[in-house]
Amino acid sequence: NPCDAPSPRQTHLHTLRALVDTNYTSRMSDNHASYAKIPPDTRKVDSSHMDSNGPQKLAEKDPMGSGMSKLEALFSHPLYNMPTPPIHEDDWLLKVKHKGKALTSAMTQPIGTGAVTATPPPPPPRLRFHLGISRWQLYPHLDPNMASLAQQLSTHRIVSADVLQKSGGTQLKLVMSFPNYGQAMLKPIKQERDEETNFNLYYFSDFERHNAEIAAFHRDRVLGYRRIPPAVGRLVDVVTEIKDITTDHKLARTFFTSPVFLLQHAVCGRPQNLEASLAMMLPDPSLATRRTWRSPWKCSYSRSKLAVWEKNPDYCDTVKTPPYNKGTRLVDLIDMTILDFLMGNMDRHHYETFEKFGNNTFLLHLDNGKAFGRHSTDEPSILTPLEQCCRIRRSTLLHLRLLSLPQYRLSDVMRDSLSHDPLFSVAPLLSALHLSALDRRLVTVLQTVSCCQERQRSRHGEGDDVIYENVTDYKTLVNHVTPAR
Ligand SMILES: Nc1ncnc2c1ncn2[C@@H]1O[C@H](COP(=O)(O)OP(=O)(O)OP(=O)(O)O)[C@@H](O)[C@H]1O
Ligand SMILES: [Mn+2]
Repeated sequence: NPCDAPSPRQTHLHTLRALVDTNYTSRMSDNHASYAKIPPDTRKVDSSHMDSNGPQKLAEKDPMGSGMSKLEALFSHPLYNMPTPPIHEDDWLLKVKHKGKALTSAMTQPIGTGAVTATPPPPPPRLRFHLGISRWQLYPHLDPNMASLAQQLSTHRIVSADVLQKSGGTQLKLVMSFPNYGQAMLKPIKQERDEETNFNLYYFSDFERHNAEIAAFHRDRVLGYRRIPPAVGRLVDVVTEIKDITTDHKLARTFFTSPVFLLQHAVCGRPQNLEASLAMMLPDPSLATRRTWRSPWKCSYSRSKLAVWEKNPDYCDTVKTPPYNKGTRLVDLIDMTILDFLMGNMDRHHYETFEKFGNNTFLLHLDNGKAFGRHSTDEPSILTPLEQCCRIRRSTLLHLRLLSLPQYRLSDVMRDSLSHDPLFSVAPLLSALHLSALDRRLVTVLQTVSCCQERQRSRHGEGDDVIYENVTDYKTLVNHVTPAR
């Protein structure tokens, strides 16, 4: 280009980066009010909570009395709004090239017209999501883009449906494409909300549940992790939105008109509308390679053999070799363990990271379909990494304690959060029994941490080795997060 003007795309991308900058979130206009419809005056950190006005101050505050839902109150708590350091260029997953001068209106003016071109159209939510992925999280807290993204996933026209090509995958998954090139992974309904996974079924033969994928996304966000791609529910027309548009002949051939109302194991549209989860696809691996890691506490996936960690109580010591002996990898894994225990997910055989960030990055929690299978029992083995390593991030512990307080009760904020999903109008995504199981399991996690601290205290009179300190001014925060009783 003789004028060396930046291509419109480059400048556009530069503007996009500004849009996904975390600071931008708090400046977003209200018409982009996010999922939780946070009132503008509560979005910013309420610094009055930060000074130590006595331990009970926040606990006494009645979020309902202030007109906020429990979820809104939770998300405006200082713990969720701690200042974060600026994100360096290398800490973004996707690089935005910007060279040369900014685009001026004269450059963008169409030749031959006197009209001044309007500012470029807002970037599609999918692109904003991808550009907002950083070394530390998939999206920022209170990201206004989440609402637009959910809206697109649940309403945009589906232009193609293809079977996810992956060797070894156990159950039907479709990659749905939208007109703006966005893609989502579809998992169909397999089990009614109230049904419990059969006790005679081995965990590895369990179904994947569409509502588990959706609830896991909400669960992860409520915990303040933001490591699960956004997933929403949608009623999909199996004929017009899958059968008629797929170019996959094998998939098309699997359609049949059922002679009975419901066939066991078939994926059924009843009669035509299929409940499904649509999870936003991460950037294509050609743009952002991912690394897959085997979980050191992987289940044996055998009916007769025990895994090594089940036989050796000191197993954690053997795990503390690279990458688990440095940085945050071990506490990241324990964060994942806690998430999985709360939702009863035994199927965490692997996790992934973005290769670009090396070992110093968050863990992606993909594939949550086998969570929320049982509400009447808990699966203690899922907590083994926490029990054996006795290590937890300070921030995670503070979040868990907050969620155990009546005014932010985990089950209540989850119910609130899930009521924003489009499938809520069909039926609540999690039954009351699954919601109350979350509260019960949260108590177990907090007890496990207390036991660890007591054990360590009895050994060397301290007990602080349990906490991985990542909150510098936690002493002011902790006043407002009274321990669960
Ligand atoms: N949102 C996403 N974006 C991009 N890729 C994804 C996403 N979710 C899952 N994947 C990829 O697709 C693969 C298959 O998905 P998933 O693990 O849900 O299938 P699965 O059949 O349950 O696999 P398995 O039987 O091995 O547990 C994952 O390993 C992951 O690499
Ligand atoms: Mn799976």
